[in-house]
Amino acid sequence: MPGPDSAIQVCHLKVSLGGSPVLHGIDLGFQSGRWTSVVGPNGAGKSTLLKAMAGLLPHSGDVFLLGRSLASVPGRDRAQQMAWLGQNEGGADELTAYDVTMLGRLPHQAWLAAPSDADRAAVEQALRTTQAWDWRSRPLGHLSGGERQRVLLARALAVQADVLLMDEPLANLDPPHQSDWLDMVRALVSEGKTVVSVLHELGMALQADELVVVADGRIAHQGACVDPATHRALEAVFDHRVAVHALQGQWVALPQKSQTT
Ligand SMILES: Nc1ncnc2c1ncn2[C@@H]1O[C@H](COP(=O)(O)OP(=O)(O)OP(=O)(O)O)[C@@H](O)[C@H]1O
Repeated sequence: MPGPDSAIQVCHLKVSLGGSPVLHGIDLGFQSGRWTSVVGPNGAGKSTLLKAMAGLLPHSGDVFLLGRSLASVPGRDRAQQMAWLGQNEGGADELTAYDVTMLGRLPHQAWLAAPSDADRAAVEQALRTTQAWDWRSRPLGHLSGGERQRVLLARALAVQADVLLMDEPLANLDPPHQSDWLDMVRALVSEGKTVVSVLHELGMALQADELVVVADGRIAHQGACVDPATHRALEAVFDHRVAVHALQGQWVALPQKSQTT
């Protein structure tokens, strides 16, 4: 059962895809007001884990959101409490950036009701936060990969949820916008929000409070990003092809040459 500080608790979570087991009974907790990065090799099961936590995949076991079993939380409550940014999300290409972001307000709106002043304010704030306000009238399909990602990020922010799940949120973002994303996550966490992000950029992932290392559909490690044991687990899951070093007060993961070359 989840503790009082638990934003998400995952209990013996199993997922099969295409008839094959992908997640093999995962137990994991995410504390409120913390940022956790989920890392691991390609195909390890990171996206599957995040999707199952969002209630987007059939699974066995339990997921608790803010202390309540996900299965018992009405869809509208869930959509208000948990915002989702998926990987390579398609569709909605003909909608403007503004209207896409307004989709994030749907959980707050009555059926077929016009957007309220609060909805419009949330959308403007979200688009300004991701610096996408200037192209609010452009269709999503006309935007570059990075511009599109900033609109989808704005849609997730517009929900104003307590828990944000983001799968590869840095995809297509240039370094300044990656840095802005980092500032944004830190601001969200300082407001008490909980952020869980799947990241391939290990240097960025190590900026989080906690790291979850996934390998072969299991949790290889969960620990603080400053903990040397976490660094060793990260190096091990990538076959020691990366090494974690301290640089100017931050942790960085640098590529290592293969032993065989
Ligand atoms: N729809 C599906 N049907 C069958 N197998 C799937 C399906 N989706 C994913 N898989 C498999 O499940 C495993 C986990 O996939 P998942 O996308 O969760 O990995 P990941 O850790 O997020 O990988 P990546 O870093 O490459 O994004 C992979 O072996 C993948 O091939």
